[in-house]
Amino acid sequence: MSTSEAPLLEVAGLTKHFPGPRSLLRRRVGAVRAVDGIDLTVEAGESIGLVGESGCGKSTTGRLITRLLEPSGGTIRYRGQDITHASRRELAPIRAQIQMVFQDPYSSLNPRHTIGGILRAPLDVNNIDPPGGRRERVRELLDTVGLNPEHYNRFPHEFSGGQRQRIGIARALAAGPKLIVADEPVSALDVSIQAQVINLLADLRRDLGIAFVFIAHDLAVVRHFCDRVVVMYLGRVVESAERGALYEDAHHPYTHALLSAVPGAVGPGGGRRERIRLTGDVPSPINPPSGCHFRTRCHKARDVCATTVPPLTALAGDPGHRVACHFPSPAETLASVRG
Ligand SMILES: Nc1ncnc2c1ncn2[C@@H]1O[C@H](COP(=O)(O)OP(=O)(O)OP(=O)(O)O)[C@@H](O)[C@H]1O
Repeated sequence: MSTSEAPLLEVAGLTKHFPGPRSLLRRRVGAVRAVDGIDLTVEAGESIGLVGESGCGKSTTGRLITRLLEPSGGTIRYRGQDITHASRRELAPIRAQIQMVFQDPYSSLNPRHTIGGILRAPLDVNNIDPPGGRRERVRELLDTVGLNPEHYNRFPHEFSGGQRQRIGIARALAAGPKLIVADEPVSALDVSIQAQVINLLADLRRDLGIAFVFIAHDLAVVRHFCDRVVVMYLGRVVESAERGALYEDAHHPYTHALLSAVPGAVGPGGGRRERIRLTGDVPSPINPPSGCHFRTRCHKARDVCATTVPPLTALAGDPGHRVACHFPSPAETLASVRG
């Protein structure tokens, strides 16, 4: 395949196993299977939502894609080029194109550097010489994210959380990215500020044609921002679909549970969605359940769920909608399955 026909990002069988905790004898016990073989494709300009409870491996996936972490297995291709284990030098031109916005706008900005210095760094590192000069470009970036360009010489502590996140977004934009991985970009912000930052990201996406991998546990935010949604559970993808299909016609019991937890959630028929309470936490990725990882919390679980991993399979009527469940069903059949 020529690189021009290839998707912007193509991830196949991606895994990340961290060393397990140390035992009393200081030996490493097992491995933390944070990401356990996921496939993901992002087309240019597309926005993918990556959702799931805390500990499902969303952030680790984001850090693998941006190559802040070294994958344990699988492949990552950027515009057809295999960057899975690319060296620092090989990655340098690509790093400018794949950027990350972090959750915490307090810890992600160096408090000793001015805003101007923070935003100039990506230009310096990538040897980018904009026509009007780097200083002018930084002023432009501040303007683009809705901040006063006169704030060039100020320090991060002089800004509010929302403003700092705007600075984090400006830093991600500085080198002209094609893909931004935004890891819970608004969850640390005051609720009143969240919509403003989401709207800024949506404007940037529309105006600059940047693709997004948007990591969130808030499905309402994802619905507003994303074209496609990928649901993760314990290191694996359990369902992925176009936004409309996922919100109106989810088939995986875990997705049903996540959707039913959204305040004011409306079911496919327009009525109130039946609340499905998930008991307990996500199991430890050191010793995940056999077969389907979700089975220990699933009201539909049968013997086969413990013995066989359900493959991620396309629905007959919608090849873009894939579900990993032995007993998938749309929401309206839930009541009969549960009864
Ligand atoms: N450096 C690390 N060493 C060991 N385990 C790790 C490391 N980083 C993450 N983990 C573990 O990997 C699992 C997945 O973590 P990850 O942060 O990717 O999940 P998440 O879905 O993004 O959750 P959250 O929303 O809480 O960030 C968790 O069990 C976490 O404790």
